[in-house]
Amino acid sequence: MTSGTSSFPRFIGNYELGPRLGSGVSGSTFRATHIHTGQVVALKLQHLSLYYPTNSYERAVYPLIQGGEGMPRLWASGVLNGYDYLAIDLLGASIDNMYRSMGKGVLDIRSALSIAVQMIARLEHMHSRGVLHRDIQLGNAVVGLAPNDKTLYVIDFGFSKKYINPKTNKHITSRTESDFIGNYWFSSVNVHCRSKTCSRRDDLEALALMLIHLLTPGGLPWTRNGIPRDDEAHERLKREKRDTLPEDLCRGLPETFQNFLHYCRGLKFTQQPDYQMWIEEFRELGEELGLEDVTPFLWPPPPLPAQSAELYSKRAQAPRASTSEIDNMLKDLARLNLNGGPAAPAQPAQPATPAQPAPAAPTRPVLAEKANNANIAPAAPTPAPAALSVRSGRHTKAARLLRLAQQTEAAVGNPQLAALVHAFRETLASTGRTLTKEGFAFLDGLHKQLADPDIFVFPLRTSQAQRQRLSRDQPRPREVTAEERRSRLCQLRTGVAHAQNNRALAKMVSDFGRMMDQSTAKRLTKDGLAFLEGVEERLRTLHA
Ligand SMILES: Nc1ncnc2c1ncn2[C@@H]1O[C@H](COP(=O)(O)OP(=O)(O)OP(=O)(O)O)[C@@H](O)[C@H]1O
Repeated sequence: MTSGTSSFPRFIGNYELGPRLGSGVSGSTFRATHIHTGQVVALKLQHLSLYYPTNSYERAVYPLIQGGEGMPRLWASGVLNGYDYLAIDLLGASIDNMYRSMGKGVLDIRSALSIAVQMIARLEHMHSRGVLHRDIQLGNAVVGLAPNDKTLYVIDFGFSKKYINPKTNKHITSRTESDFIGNYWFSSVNVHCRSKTCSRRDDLEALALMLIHLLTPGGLPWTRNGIPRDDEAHERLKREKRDTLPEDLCRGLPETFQNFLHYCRGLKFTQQPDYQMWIEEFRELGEELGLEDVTPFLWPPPPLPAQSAELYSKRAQAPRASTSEIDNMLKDLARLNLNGGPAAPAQPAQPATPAQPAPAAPTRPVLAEKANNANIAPAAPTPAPAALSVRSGRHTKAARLLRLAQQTEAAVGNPQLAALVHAFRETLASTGRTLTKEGFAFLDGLHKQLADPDIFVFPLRTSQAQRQRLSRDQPRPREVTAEERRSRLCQLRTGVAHAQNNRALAKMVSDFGRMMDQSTAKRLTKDGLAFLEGVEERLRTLHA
């Protein structure tokens, strides 16, 4: 007996097959009902003759991840009538379906933030159980059915793998892989273009790329020609993925996305990502945009409040300013008459990141056909709408901060410094809380004034050139985790009210600046802003 619509049987054990929910390379998934209990499930079927029998892998993965939020429950599995079957929770539409149904070729920021927050949490759970997903993509993130319709679930563990060796209890080792396992669009540069072994960092990078794709009109550049049909097209795709700078990918988006991608790419093979820090970063970005808790996934997306849309375009970062643009800007500022004070030291413009090294020898993508779900119809590339207004917004922020830095160097007395700290907080609150290099220049000026205006103090921010030098000469300084940042900021914000003198305040400003320098997340949290408010208040009462 068959299910009517296909050559699949009508029954698998006690399950009666209903309509087909979807198909992939390795089989088909049906809505099915248990004939005794009436329970409705999703039944994933694979014929035993299949070339890629992923159900047998999934069967081994499900028990490891059970119990976490957004992890589908496995109700039954086995082999019957020549089919390998998995009976799992019936779930709703995938992000892919929803994104396509909008027909806009770009997702709203609230939905993207919600996906970020929930999917990072899903990966944290899987990784905490020693399992990598290895196929993060739009079709593998789905919403639950009511009452769980605000929760995102991860599906399709056919490529999943343990990264902790159960015998040695140690992290797997990195090597050059001969087969590519993953998907064309979102697999990380290291896995896809350099044939490196996948680890936790690569699941996160795939998520970062997926988010950037969703928010970019026309999608990621290498997705616009569709699935590569031959080796040459595949090599071209890999080259484009490898060579496109995060700055270019994230143009027109709030800086958090670029920072996240940089962070993922900066992780070491065995390093545990700071999941909570990034959940917090994306939640806070939502707050900054005036959105209420972005965690629940709401579909269809509620209309973005007008003020959020305006803030979004302000938060979106400008195209990278060229060296000459920055030089000119600094010269303009130097010409300004700022209480007759000296000009702030000009920060050299950041050189463009050098091109990545040549790719590893091309390998045949044995399982890359699984990327079918990632075959998003190419949309006409349209320029990011925010780009122009953003350019001036970003320069306004940079110019305002640099001006404040100059005024701080020229300030006389604590009341003036208090007013400048106030203006600094206000500027960050209205133009974006990310501490840019101009923000660090302000902290340098403040630190110097509080310590001793006549002595030289080292800049709080490590420049790109210093970073490169340091990484050649000595091991990278350890990242400050979200937890450490929270507890140190807590100490600073409570301690600031008791600072005995300007030198004590200088020490706190320096601690604060150095900690921000060592955090990948450069956006000031509420605690960070509260600390600055504390500095301002203390300066009003403290006589230098
Ligand atoms: N639990 C579920 N509830 C509802 N629909 C589901 C469920 N699991 C899978 N589907 C649907 O079936 C499709 C295929 O499922 P899945 O991705 O698990 O199979 P696959 O053969 O591994 O696919 P692919 O080759 O595309 O990775 C999904 O895109 C989705 O539309």
